[in-house]
Amino acid sequence: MVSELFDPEVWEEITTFDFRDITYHRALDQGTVRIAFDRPGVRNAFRPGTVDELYTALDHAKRQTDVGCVLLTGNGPSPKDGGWAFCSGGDQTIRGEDGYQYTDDEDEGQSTGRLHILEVQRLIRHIPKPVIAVVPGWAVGGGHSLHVVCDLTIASDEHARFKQTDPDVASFDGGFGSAYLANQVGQKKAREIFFLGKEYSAQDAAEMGMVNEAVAHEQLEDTALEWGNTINGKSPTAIRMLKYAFNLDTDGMVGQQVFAGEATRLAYMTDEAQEGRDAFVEGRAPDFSDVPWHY
Ligand SMILES: CC(C)(COP(=O)(O)OP(=O)(O)OC[C@H]1O[C@@H](n2cnc3c(N)ncnc32)[C@H](O)[C@@H]1OP(=O)(O)O)[C@@H](O)C(=O)NCCC(=O)NCCSC(=O)CCC(=O)c1ccccc1C(=O)O
Repeated sequence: MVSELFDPEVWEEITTFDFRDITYHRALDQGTVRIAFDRPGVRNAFRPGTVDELYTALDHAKRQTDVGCVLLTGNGPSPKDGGWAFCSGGDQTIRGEDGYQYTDDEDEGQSTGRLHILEVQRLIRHIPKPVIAVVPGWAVGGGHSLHVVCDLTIASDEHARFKQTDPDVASFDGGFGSAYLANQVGQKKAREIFFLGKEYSAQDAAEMGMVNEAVAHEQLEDTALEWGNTINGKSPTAIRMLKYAFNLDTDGMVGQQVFAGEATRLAYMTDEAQEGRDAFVEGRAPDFSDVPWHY
């Protein structure tokens, strides 16, 4: 069993990879993929190998031109105690002095500590399609930050719990996890979340504006798939440009670069751009005389 909420009738496994800490599936009848943390016994805490796998799956999803939506979730429940989790952040048992350490069984030949969940955050931010956090249980620490950085969050009414423990374990996400969170819930609430480390339900989180909807636990993945289907029915170009437009003001010059890059792609598709290219290749002056000065 992948997860108690997982319906094997609607997904097929993507077998290109040999993942250990995550599962990766594609919906049978729509362009949505499901990436899930698969360490339910430790509330889906991530270790460096988990982060590598997550990055690989997200990058693969990015490159699928017939995929319009990514669901990011956590498998469960825990075989130990039945608890549910989206993700409880970095695995504290393998945290070293300079970051999270690859363990022997990961056999990566890596000696230095990693903090590359931040690379995953940036990929979620830049992937040209919506990423939906599907939260069946705890979203804590770096796991909380991951839901914050996703485009949308849907959460289990019964089991989802949101909490920032970063300062308890002497960690601090000073990027999207805190600053972007403040955009979502306001400065006072964001500071409360980090400074007091209180626990919030899905309803609390929805009222605060960091969760889009709290739904019945049993309906969580069905609802997420419906959202995916809705997104897949929209214009891919419009959704991509909108995501980058929403990112622009918080991402500064990088946001401008990403948005402008997509604008360049659209411009490349015009006769005008092709005339510019052809003129260079043919060694003649470009003729833009038929191109209107749009207003
Ligand atoms: C998540 C809890 C609130 C759940 O509580 P509860 O339901 O009572 O379950 P427990 O009995 O506590 O846990 C069950 C089981 O899981 C193990 N476990 C849980 N979380 C972790 C974890 N993060 N690492 C390792 N193991 C974990 C727990 O030990 C139990 O094991 P047993 O063997 O069964 O006893 C609660 O568990 C909890 O508070 N967990 C810790 C949350 C936490 O502090 N996470 C780390 C925050 S820091 C972080 O995520 C770093 C992220 C990062 O990489 C980063 C990088 C660069 C800049 C910034 C950051 C950043 O901070 O984000």
